[in-house]
Amino acid sequence: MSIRTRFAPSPTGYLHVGGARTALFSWLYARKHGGKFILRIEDTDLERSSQESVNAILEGMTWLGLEYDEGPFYQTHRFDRYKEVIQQLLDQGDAYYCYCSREELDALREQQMAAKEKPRYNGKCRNGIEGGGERVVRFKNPEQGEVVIDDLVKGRIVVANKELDDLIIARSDGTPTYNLTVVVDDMDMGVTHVIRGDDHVNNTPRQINILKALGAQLPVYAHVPMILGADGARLSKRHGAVSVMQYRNDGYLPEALLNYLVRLGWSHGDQELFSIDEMIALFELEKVNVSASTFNTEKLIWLNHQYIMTSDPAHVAHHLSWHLGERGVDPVTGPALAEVVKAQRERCKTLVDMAEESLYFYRDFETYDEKAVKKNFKAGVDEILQLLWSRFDAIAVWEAEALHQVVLDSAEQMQLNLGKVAQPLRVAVCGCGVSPAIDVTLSLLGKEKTLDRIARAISFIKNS
Ligand SMILES: Nc1ncnc2c1ncn2[C@@H]1O[C@H](COP(=O)(O)OP(=O)(O)OP(=O)(O)O)[C@@H](O)[C@H]1O
Repeated sequence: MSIRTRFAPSPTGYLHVGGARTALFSWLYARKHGGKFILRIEDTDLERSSQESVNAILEGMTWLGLEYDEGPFYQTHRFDRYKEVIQQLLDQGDAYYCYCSREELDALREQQMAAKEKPRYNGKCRNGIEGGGERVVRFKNPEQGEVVIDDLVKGRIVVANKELDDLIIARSDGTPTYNLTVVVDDMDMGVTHVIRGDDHVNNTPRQINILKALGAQLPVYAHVPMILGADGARLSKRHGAVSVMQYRNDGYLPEALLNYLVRLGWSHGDQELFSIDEMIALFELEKVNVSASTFNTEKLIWLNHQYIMTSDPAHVAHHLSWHLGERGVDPVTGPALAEVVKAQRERCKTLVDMAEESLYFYRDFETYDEKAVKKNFKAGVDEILQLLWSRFDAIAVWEAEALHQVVLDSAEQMQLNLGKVAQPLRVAVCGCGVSPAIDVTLSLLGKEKTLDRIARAISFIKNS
């Protein structure tokens, strides 16, 4: 059997980390088994759905690299098919028209609540009452027996049919309801494994009964736990969730976020770092936690730093270039980005830090950092800088080793310790007191920018 999984978000906002992790599990399962991963947009809530949200979800999935093999399929394009299935259920006696009015149903509910009973439809129209006025279609849920779900994450779940009432599958205007559309889609799309958040677990017995009535092959279910916000409530678009794209904006690599997400609900021994290929090879739904987890930014930052340090610098550079672009910098105007990544990766935990702290390689800074000036641009420092300028000017091959030697020789000549020379030089060329090793910084900056900036610092000191 070829495995087919799906991710089925409602386009009522962006993709957040809760949805993204559920999508990741579904994607990993399909990839691991050489199956297909389907994207289905559940856009039947016309008031809350928007094309903008669809685009935001697609953008999030693309950035994370969760590429889908089929879709996106839109439920709003499938209304004829849902109507057809509703009619089929009516024709075969597995559904019926219900004429009960809202007032009648409200009264029933109140009665049941007063009697401390679980509110449920009493099946009044189940046996074919002819009525007038508005009518909905209800599914005729079996009254006997039970539904058994062997959930790959939660284990066996058994629900007695008498606990389930006859749910509405078509509203009075004929539009299908959520459980009906999901069932028809999972059936038509040949979904073999429904991997979704456990906020849907209560829908599952009802969906199974409809699938059985339609004679469909039942999928395997895996209800994965929720990701909670700091307040302990489930992250949702309507409640505190941050868009996946915000993590890009905040300087995370997509694979670091994926690694964080996969570990948030799943483990493989005590391994923390997983390449995408390892995730695919090792992922097992049976090892997914049952309990919910809370997002922890500190661990994500740690992981991000690991990825920044160990990934191919060219790959990190590709993502860094987006951040520089956001800051109005075109990386072709300076040193090769991959070399900047190599120089900065030990120090920078996010690409935002790396971009901010690499701007001076690409454009002249407007002001010096005040504290750095106070500490390093004292009277007489212009002479040190002047000496450095002359020595650098004389260098024919601009490379780190020779530059390092110049700084050493100058310190010796001025009878100063190295820091007293290197640090003013750093402030002169970077505008601040922090950068990679000074020889690496200068070699990346190039001769022209180095000399210009030293000259500029000399006049700044003289004029202060
Ligand atoms: N906090 C969460 N943790 C894990 N999975 C989640 C979370 N929120 C949603 N999901 C799962 O993501 C998938 C898509 O969900 P959906 O688009 O309905 O997101 P949502 O944030 O719950 O939306 P809404 O704000 O409309 O409730 C579903 O399988 C759902 O169970």
